[in-house]
Amino acid sequence: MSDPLFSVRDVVAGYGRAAPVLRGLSVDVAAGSIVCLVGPNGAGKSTVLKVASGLLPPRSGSLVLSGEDVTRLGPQRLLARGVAHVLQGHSVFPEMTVEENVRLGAYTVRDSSLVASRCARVREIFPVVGERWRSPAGLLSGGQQKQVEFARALMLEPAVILLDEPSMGLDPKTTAVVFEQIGRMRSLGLAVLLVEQNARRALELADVGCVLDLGRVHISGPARSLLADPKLAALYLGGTPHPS
Ligand SMILES: Nc1ncnc2c1ncn2[C@@H]1O[C@H](COP(=O)(O)OP(=O)(O)OP(=O)(O)O)[C@@H](O)[C@H]1O
Repeated sequence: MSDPLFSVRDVVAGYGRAAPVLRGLSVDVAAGSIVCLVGPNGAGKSTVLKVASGLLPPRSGSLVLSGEDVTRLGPQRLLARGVAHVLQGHSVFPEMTVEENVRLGAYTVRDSSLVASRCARVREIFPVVGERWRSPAGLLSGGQQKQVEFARALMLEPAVILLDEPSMGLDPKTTAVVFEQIGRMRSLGLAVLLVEQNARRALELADVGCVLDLGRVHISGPARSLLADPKLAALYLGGTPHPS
């Protein structure tokens, strides 16, 4: 992989006084690439994203962004420095319009012409967001709402985007559209760290796959190699590899 833009290094993290969920976990993400975390339920995939966005301070280990230690910045400053987190489930405000939801992503930006140009940009990246701009967000389908969340996350022009189960609750056709948009974010140069239950499809999209086990990255490598590994397929991907 080319030099990582963002790294989670040797992180030990957990909740309250309980035993740590992550026990020395490391993962690197390069600009313009997608790294996918897979693993059984409860393995700690969402916890990695919470640490990466600053929501959960690690007990030890570090976060490095563009060569700089950003471990103790906390979620607001990490966001301002370019690390955006799209949480699991739906987070649009249903009574507000799509435009209002998207603009919330830039509430810290005071320059209204800059906000306007970013709105124009995300409407172009996510055409459905542009088409439904004045509709109450609650009227949109699940896949369309997910794209509103992506658009909102891009309003601060992040360098890194953390995506937690973006296909949750979506049918296969809608999932394909959402995955296409994740590919679009990669082509815009973002470093994408993706957690997906739909591990096989996510690995088909990703450049690198990491299998989590016992709070560490158990296996990592080119996503295609993981997909082709029959043992991994049986353990984590629900069956034997598809013939190519
Ligand atoms: N807020 C919390 N407080 C206490 N324990 C938590 C909290 N969030 C997660 N955990 C625990 O941390 C462990 C890892 O959870 P996490 O959500 O990171 O796993 P995951 O791999 O994303 O799983 P899933 O695929 O089920 O979402 C689990 O045992 C879970 O119960």
